[in-house]
Amino acid sequence: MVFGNITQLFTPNRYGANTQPPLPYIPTGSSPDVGTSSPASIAFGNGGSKNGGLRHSASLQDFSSYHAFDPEEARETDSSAKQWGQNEASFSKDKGGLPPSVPKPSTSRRKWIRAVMIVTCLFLFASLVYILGMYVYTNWSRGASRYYVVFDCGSTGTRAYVYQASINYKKDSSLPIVMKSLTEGISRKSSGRAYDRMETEPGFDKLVNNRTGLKKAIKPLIQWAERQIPKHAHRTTSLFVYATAGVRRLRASDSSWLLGNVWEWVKIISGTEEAYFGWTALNYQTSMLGAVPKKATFGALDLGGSSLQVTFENEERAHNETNLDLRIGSVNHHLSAYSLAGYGLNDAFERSVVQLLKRMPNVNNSELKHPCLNSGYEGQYVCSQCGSTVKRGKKGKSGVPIKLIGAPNWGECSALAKIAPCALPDGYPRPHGQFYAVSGFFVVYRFFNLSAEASLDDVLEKGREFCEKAWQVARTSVSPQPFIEQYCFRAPYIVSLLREGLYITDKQIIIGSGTGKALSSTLGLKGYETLSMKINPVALISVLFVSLILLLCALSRVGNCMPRFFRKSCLPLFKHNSASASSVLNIPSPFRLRWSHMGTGVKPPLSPIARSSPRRPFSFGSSIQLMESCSLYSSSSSVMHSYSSDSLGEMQVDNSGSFWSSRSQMRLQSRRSQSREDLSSSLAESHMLKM
Ligand SMILES: Nc1nc2c(ncn2[C@@H]2O[C@H](COP(=O)(O)OP(=O)(O)OP(=O)(O)O)[C@@H](O)[C@H]2O)c(=O)[nH]1
Ligand SMILES: [Ca+2]
Repeated sequence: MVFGNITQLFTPNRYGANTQPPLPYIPTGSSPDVGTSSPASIAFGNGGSKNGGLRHSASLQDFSSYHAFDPEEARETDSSAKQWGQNEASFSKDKGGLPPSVPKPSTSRRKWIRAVMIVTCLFLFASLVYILGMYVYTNWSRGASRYYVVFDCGSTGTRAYVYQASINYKKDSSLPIVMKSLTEGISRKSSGRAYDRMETEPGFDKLVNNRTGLKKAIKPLIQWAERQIPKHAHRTTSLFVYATAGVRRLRASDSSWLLGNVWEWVKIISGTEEAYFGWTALNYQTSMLGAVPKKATFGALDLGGSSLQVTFENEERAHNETNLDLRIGSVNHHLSAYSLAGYGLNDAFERSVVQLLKRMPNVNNSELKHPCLNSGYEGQYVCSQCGSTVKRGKKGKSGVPIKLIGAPNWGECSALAKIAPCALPDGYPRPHGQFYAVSGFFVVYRFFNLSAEASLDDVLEKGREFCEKAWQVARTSVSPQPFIEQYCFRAPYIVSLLREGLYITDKQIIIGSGTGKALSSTLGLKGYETLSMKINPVALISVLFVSLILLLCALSRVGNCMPRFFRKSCLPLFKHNSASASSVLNIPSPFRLRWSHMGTGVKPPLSPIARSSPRRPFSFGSSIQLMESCSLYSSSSSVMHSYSSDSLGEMQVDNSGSFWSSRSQMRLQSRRSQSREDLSSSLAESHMLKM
């Protein structure tokens, strides 16, 4: 219907191409002054009377029966009208010419407006079709999905990740699977937390022989994961529990207790597996994997609490212990992948404590001054690597309790940070190429509020400033978060680790959270996450449809050239409203749509491998939420315009024909196509007349 009307715009008028647009509406009981002629000879469509008289009751509903002025009919009625008397006027003889007082809208302007309207309609129609298609595709593909749950049991905590795997239909990718991270219900943690993820603390390695603690660590994660997955898919969902460095470094008896008490699925993955999972996850997130033609992948530097994973593409095959060849999609990758135990942030700090203890052999283990702790700091520290025989603390806690005292000295602290295991083991391939530095690197940059552009020297500068503060000041200078006291050490540590340990320069690294998004200015990061929100596609479609109708109404008031079909749909909106102009003009019609790409915002784990499938890693995707930012208002002046035309009709229709002096009515009628300002002044005039 809509498009029928639009094509009507292009079909020649039934009176021939050159006849003019329809005459303005002149209702019953009025004797408008058409020049000196009377309207008597104006013929109306089926609702009109053939005896030359105007219809006795015209209402806005009948507006639709109104049709273009027909000169042939006019001639007929004209001749019959002559029998009534001479004062009946008749239109000028020219066929179909508009009464002289009605200005002819410029045809080029009308053509432009029609073209704009058609393009707008086609665009909105195409958008509707696309959104509907996406909605159907998303729901359809959801039906063919498998779900996987991965527990990343790190040394500082256990995190749960839920993935929805579906077949990859994208033409430009050779990856067989698309993975989407499901993150519903993850409440944004305090600003001190670097990642919004489902996590319980402490890590498994602190829960050996502690069944209650282990249950507390796992149960909330299982319950959250169940809520992410549709009930029908629970029985086909696979759960993988991967423990990393924290558990790797445990004694065999302790790690087997954990394996026996958690799940038969629990698996302690090797450092190489942890490295390669992280690399795969990162390069999927950054769309480097499966691309055809092959894209250069990023190296991954994943700094944990206990270990550091280094993974990068390396055509040199020298060190076979760290070589890893894999095929993802249709692309082969030759990797060097290794994990350096004890290089993690927490373990490195612990090594600094061990180193200090070694320097002061006769100091009693109860107190130790540390040059990387702020002045005024005192705190209990459990050192698991300190004693030759590790003493059992309370509740199975292992380690030697030591009281650490802040004795800040930046030079000594920097030197100490260099000694913590920094150098690469012999024979290990030196990293080369571009790297994403994630996890611990990201957390340190974020702690010091550094942007991705910051250099390693900026990190040292921030670290020195932080170390010089008294503990009471330093502690409150950042939002509450774990390990605040260790960041004076962490700053020089990550710089030494990258420069002297891995021989990596500033230009080679991009600091990222690991979700594939580089660290941008924190504001941008926050703004980005808050913008992404879900919208119900049905709501979106109905909003789009309503905005289409209102847009056409607005255009119709502007162009006055809309097909009758649309005018009619606008008129009734105001037809019965005899209230004051203000209540009609305040019809609210703001529409807000937002456009944003929803990143997972959640640190992906070391990507899982499907146990049943060949050892091929899954990869991760993120979902695009369709929301566009525009605000669409029907302009009050256009409502003003349609209201006044309605009021014209209404005042005329409610038997106030006598009220209108014929001249003013025709003038107002004829001015319908003039500017709205004129019209509103005419409206004001007419009100005054009424008074
Ligand atoms: N301030 C702060 N530190 C964090 C946060 N998340 C992690 N960290 C620290 O960053 C370091 C690395 O954290 P993770 O990557 O989670 O370490 P992990 O996976 O538990 O350790 P591994 O078992 O070695 O992989 C740890 O020392 C944490 O203390 C956070 O949200 N805020
Ligand atoms: Ca980790």
